Amino acid sequence: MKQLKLHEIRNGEETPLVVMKNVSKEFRSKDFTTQALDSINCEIYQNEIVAIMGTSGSGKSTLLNILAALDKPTHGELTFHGVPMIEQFQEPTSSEFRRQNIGFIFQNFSLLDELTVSDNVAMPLILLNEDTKKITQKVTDVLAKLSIADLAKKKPTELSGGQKQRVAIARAIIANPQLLLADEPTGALDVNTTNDILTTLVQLKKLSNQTIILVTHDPHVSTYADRVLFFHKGKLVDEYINQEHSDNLTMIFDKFKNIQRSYLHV
Ligand SMILES: Nc1ncnc2c1ncn2[C@@H]1O[C@H](COP(=O)(O)OP(=O)(O)OP(=O)(O)O)[C@@H](O)[C@H]1O
Repeated sequence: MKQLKLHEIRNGEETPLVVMKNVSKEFRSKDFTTQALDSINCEIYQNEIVAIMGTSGSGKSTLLNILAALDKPTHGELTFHGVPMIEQFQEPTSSEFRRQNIGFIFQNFSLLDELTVSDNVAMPLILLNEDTKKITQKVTDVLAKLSIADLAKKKPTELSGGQKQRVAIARAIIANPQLLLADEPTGALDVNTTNDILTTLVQLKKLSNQTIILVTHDPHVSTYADRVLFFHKGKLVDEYINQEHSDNLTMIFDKFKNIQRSYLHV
């Protein structure tokens, strides 16, 4: 399969938010080495939604972990906003980097059941030691933005899956992160709720210039992205740019099927 060249989606007019150059990650144990990522070259631009698709074990989670500085690449270089990521892979800078720059959304929502919706959403700002009055105002604003103001006093156990994911999105964006990382954000939701959550993410991009990287197994989910990156055995093997007036779903489905086919036969 062909290895991609760097794709300059915006003709180099803009500094990418993230640049990865020959990023590799090996997990070594006593007996063997797993090449989780193999020489990834990629740029993520501000204000784009990028979907990451790939076969099981292709390195998607490893990639998210490296982007969030939860894991350090074995080789290669990353820059974030043009600044090389070096100390960001070491504590305490690593935690600080995440608090300042990264928002997370998970398939299982990862809300704290004993806290109210408001308190869950406030958590990133509490960790940033923000002033209590400011936190209250920001929580009010973000709940209104996501149309869940009426849920403020409820506990996560009282919410539907879609409502929980809206709360999780509110928590993820309250500190204005540069980058939102979403790991199968609609994996636990039905089709209508999936569309509703994806529309919300697209709105965040349009209204707040939010950059979003989401991992998904679902070609339908990928149609909401601007670009789809396909991973296989740790390599970035293909790319698709969603176009208006195109059958994006069929294109993405076919590309993913080709990769899965080669997975089964190699
Ligand atoms: N901490 C670790 N130690 C050893 N090997 C690991 C570790 N984390 C991941 N791997 C291996 O690295 C490879 C990539 O894993 P990764 O979890 O990134 O894949 P994935 O594409 O997210 O898979 P899935 O879709 O099944 O979640 C796999 O072979 C996996 O077994």
